[in-house]
Amino acid sequence: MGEGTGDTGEILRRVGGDTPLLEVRHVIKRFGSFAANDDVSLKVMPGEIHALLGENGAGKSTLVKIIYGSLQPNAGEILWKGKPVTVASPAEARALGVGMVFQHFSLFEAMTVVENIALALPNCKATRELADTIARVSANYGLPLDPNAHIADLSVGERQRVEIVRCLLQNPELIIMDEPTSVLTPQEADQLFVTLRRLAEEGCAILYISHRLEEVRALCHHATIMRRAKVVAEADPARETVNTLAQLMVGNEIIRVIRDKGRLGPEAILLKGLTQISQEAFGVSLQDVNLSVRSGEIVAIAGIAGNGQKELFDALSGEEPLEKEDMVIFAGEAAGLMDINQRRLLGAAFVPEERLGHGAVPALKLSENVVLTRHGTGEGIARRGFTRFGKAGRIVEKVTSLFDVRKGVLDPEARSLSGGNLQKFVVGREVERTPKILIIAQPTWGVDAGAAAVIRQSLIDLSRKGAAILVISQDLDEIFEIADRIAVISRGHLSKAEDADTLTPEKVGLLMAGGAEKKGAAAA
Ligand SMILES: Nc1ncnc2c1ncn2[C@@H]1O[C@H](COP(=O)(O)OP(=O)(O)OP(=O)(O)O)[C@@H](O)[C@H]1O
Repeated sequence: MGEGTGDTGEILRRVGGDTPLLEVRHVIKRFGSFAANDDVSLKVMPGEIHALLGENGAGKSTLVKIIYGSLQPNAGEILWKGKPVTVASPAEARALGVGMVFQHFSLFEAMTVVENIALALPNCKATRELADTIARVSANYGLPLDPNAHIADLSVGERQRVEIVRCLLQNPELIIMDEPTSVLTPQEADQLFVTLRRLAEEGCAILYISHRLEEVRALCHHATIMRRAKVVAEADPARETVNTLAQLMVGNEIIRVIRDKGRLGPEAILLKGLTQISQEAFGVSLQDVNLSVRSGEIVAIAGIAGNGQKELFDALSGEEPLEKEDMVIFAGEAAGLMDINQRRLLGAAFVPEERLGHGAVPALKLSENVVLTRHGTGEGIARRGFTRFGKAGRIVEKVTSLFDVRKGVLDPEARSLSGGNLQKFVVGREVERTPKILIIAQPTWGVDAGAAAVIRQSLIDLSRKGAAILVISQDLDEIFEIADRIAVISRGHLSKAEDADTLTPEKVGLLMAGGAEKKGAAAA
């Protein structure tokens, strides 16, 4: 049990208050006729780390957006330090003392870290002084950042650090965190917990959304659990087990992922001396990457964010053309100079880590997103110059039912899905094609425990049907649950893929961390 675990009474005595810092009373939020929050009430005490739990689409993000002023409720009340308030905008929320770290990043890609942070602070310019403050605060909280780096050159994990540091610089009394650890390594997450416990001891409250129930048990003092837009339970996470918490969330048992041995077929993915010098100022160059994945197996690439995962995905998906065509061979064909559609024609499918924007176009309907990825792949979506939207709609229905994608209307815009439901849709859309080759980054990022098990099982089943699957993931639990072999990427170098049964999470974690130390030393 973590050192921050204790009962709420003790926290109250420590920070000396009995009025909730935040109270939400009977909030209702509708989108059209669909209620995303239905009579939701919640209290957060000063200095309390309060978990907000619930399956994908339960209404957690909607609720925190209301608290942060980016959505307005249809009914209900918000009290701040006992007084009713109207939070008309995020600026008003920040003025009250509410900060937020988003699940979907809200940073401007073409700007630097310091420029982005300056934008969020009232009357602030991107000065050298601010850059120094960012460097100091980020180092102090164990979230190292280069203030002058461009956001576009940062990995997802590093972008999240920017969001967290930006929030800390606003001196908030309540920080809302929407799945902050989903892109962090175990070591980074541990460091974040130290930070959060320190903030809580100083009296800052944290409203913490996470699907990682083990960390909720270790970190959080109290939990409010939502299901289908309503609050269904409250709990002291330390007194629950991961299973009882999961059952409160989803209302039934979680499936167990079963990994039997697959029958190996021919080599389907071959990387031969894959070298790609990054043109980005803070990019990572891929250095002589060699790997082979056979039909029927799952190979996972573990690594700390920012060690070449993005560059490797881009090289495999055709986003970045390579120097030589035989650096990437798919199903026996040299694919290094092909674009993404030509690679799809060889039977390959791709799921990038950024599902909104990269994996799906936010303003397009789900069926239109299906058309985009299948147009020109010879799967019958386009015929004689006509697009068959009816067929795309049927694919949406099938994926929705197989992967339990929860949505308010039949064919919504991608951006209206909850984060986890969009992830289920993007993964399901590609798995449904039964590709021969699947390259997938962070398959269960932001997905609840039940859905994560469904996605992981679907990957195992796909590989056992003969697909070669390359998973890029930071989640060691996930890697050990599904991978047959594991390699570690560090500063653009890939280690030899070893049999998962001969490795332990500690050993892989050390390989990952060793790379990070070298990276830090090189940067220093
Ligand atoms: N702008 C919108 N228009 C229509 N429906 C929406 C909109 N925003 C959210 N919803 C719907 O409201 C429901 C709740 O979504 P919300 O994002 O609050 O869930 P969540 O609990 O945060 O899920 P996750 O864990 O997947 O992030 C979902 O079914 C979602 O499709």
